[in-house]
Amino acid sequence: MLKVDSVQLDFGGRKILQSVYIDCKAGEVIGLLGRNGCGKSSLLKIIFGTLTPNYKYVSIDDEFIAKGYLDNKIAYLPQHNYLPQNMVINQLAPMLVDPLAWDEFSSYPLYQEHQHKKPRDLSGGELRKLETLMILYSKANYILLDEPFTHVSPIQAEDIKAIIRKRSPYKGFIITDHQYQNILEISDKIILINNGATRLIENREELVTYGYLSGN
Ligand SMILES: Nc1ncnc2c1ncn2[C@@H]1O[C@H](COP(=O)(O)OP(=O)(O)OP(=O)(O)O)[C@@H](O)[C@H]1O
Repeated sequence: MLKVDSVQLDFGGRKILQSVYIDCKAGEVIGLLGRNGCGKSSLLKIIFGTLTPNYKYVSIDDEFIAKGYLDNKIAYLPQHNYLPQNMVINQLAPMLVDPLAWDEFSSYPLYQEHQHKKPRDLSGGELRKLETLMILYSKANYILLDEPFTHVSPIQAEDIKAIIRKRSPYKGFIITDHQYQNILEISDKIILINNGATRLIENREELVTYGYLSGN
C-alpha cells in the first residue's frame, strides 16, 4: 500500500498543505479533487519526489520512500508535456513502457500511427494521450496522473478510462483532473483538498458543502 501522511508545504510562508492523509492499495483508483491552487499538483510532485516540502511521510508497504521516481515504484504524468521533443517516439516508448506490457502497448493505433514521429509533430490531444498511455503501461506499481483528461476529446477520455480500468487490477492510481465527472466515474475513493487538508468525500453533496461544486 502507498501511504502519504503528515505533508507540510508552504511557499514563501503561505501554507499550502498541512493535514494530508491518503492511502492507495494496488487495484484502487483514488480521485483527487480541489479548487485551483489548492495544492493537487504539488501533492503529486511531493509523492513522486520531485518537490521537497517542509515535511512528508510517504511509504510503500511501510517502507519510507524519499524519491518515488527511483526504482520505478511510482510513475507520474505531470500536468504539462514531459516527453523530449526531439526524439522519435519509437525510441522513447521502450524507455518508459514495461517490457512485459510492450505487445499490448505497441498494438494501440495511436502508437502504430505516430511511432515514427517526434512528439512536437503530434497534436496536443494526441501527444497527451500518448504520454498518458506510456505512463499507464510503465512498470511502476503506483501511478500518479495530473490532468490526463484535460486536453483530450470525450471519446479519447472514454478510452483512457477503459485503459485505466484494464491496468488497475495490478496498480494503484491517484488521479486529479478538473473534469470531475470522469474522476467520479473512474474512482473507488474521492479525496478533496480543502484549506490544505485532505477530506474523504462520501457523496456528491459534500463537494458542494466544501465549495468545490456550486450546487446549482
Ligand atoms: N514553485 C512555487 N513557488 C511558489 N508558489 C507556488 C509554486 N508552485 C505552486 N505554487 C503555489 O502553490 C499553490 C498550489 O499550486 P498547485 O499547482 O499545487 O495547485 P493545483 O491545485 O494543482 O492547481 P490547479 O488546479 O490550478 O492546477 C498555488 O497557489 C500556486 O500558486
